[in-house]
Amino acid sequence: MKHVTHIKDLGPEGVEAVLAQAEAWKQKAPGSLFPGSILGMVFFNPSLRTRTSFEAVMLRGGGSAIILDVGAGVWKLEHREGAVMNADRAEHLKEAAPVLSRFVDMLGVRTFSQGGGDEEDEVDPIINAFRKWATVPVVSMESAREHPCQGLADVLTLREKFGTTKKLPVTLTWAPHIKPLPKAVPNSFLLSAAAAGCEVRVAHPPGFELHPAVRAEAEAYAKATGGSITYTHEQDEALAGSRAVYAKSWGPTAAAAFSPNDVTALLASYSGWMPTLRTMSRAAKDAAFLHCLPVRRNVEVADEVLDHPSSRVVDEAGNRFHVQRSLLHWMRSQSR
Ligand SMILES: NCCC[C@H](NC(=O)CCC(=O)O)C(=O)O
Ligand SMILES: NC(=O)OP(=O)(O)O
Repeated sequence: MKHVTHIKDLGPEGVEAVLAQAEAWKQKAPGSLFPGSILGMVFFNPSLRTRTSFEAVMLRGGGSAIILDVGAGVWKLEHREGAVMNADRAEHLKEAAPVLSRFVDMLGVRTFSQGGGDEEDEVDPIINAFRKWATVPVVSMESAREHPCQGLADVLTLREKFGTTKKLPVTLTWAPHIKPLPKAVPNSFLLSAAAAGCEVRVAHPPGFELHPAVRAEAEAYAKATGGSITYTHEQDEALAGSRAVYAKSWGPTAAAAFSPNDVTALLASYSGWMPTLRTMSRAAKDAAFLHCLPVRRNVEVADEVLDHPSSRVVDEAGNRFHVQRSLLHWMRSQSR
């Protein structure tokens, strides 16, 4: 049984296989890939793209999807072993995951960071509880540590524009927000771009470092694929010569050390990091702009960037369908 909840479940070879199949099927659609199969989708957090793209993959492949919103028509779920369940969580994943596995062929799970800090996100407790107790393959729809399907769609988008991602200079830049957001998306872009051999430059203000374990993993992929990774606190330095600018907001490294008011003030103090056309002018002439969406216009990214022809954000979201169709098929082939 093959779970894919983190890029390490694929490795650079798996990333390559899934992307190659996604590209091929984008050119020539396959026949019915999932006839009679059911994907169960468990959402602890909201979604527009992930929800519709996974369901579309199943419906267009001749299968179907059952969507559960935890806490909205479905019992709130406990994942901690040994928990005394005397609060609002009525059901434990020890039962819920194997029970759901009786009804569906695969399980997708979306569960953001619980806000317990980067160390807890590293452990990724909820998605790993599904891995432990489900008896069907589990696919991540974004968890605390990673959003692998987003990373795959990001790389496919780069590949389509530039032909290859080998040694492609790309900048992952931190962007401002009104609240501290999870690090799953920046982690996944870093890991996927490194696994695809990109020259990744990461720019963020001091205090927004990504977890050392994520950085070490990305470094290992870059080493294996001929890519490279550099980190800077100067956005302009990263942008010079970049062929793509990937903007994403994320919270401070030691989020737990700040009061909510302090975090808001800290985020506001870096409003100059919002990408504008001036930001894009520092990158290569043909640079593409990427963002996972949803994006808060004129807080995280200026209208003039999102509305500019260089913006690939809608194509990037559209590629979620293509990488997920390929990924679910790959997982099934690995499980047999
Ligand atoms: N799945 C894509 C991004 C999801 C999430 N964004 C958000 O929660 C945005 C919420 C807001 O803007 O209020 C994140 O950053 O990981
Ligand atoms: N990018 C992404 O995962 O979007 P949703 O949160 O809308 O699914």
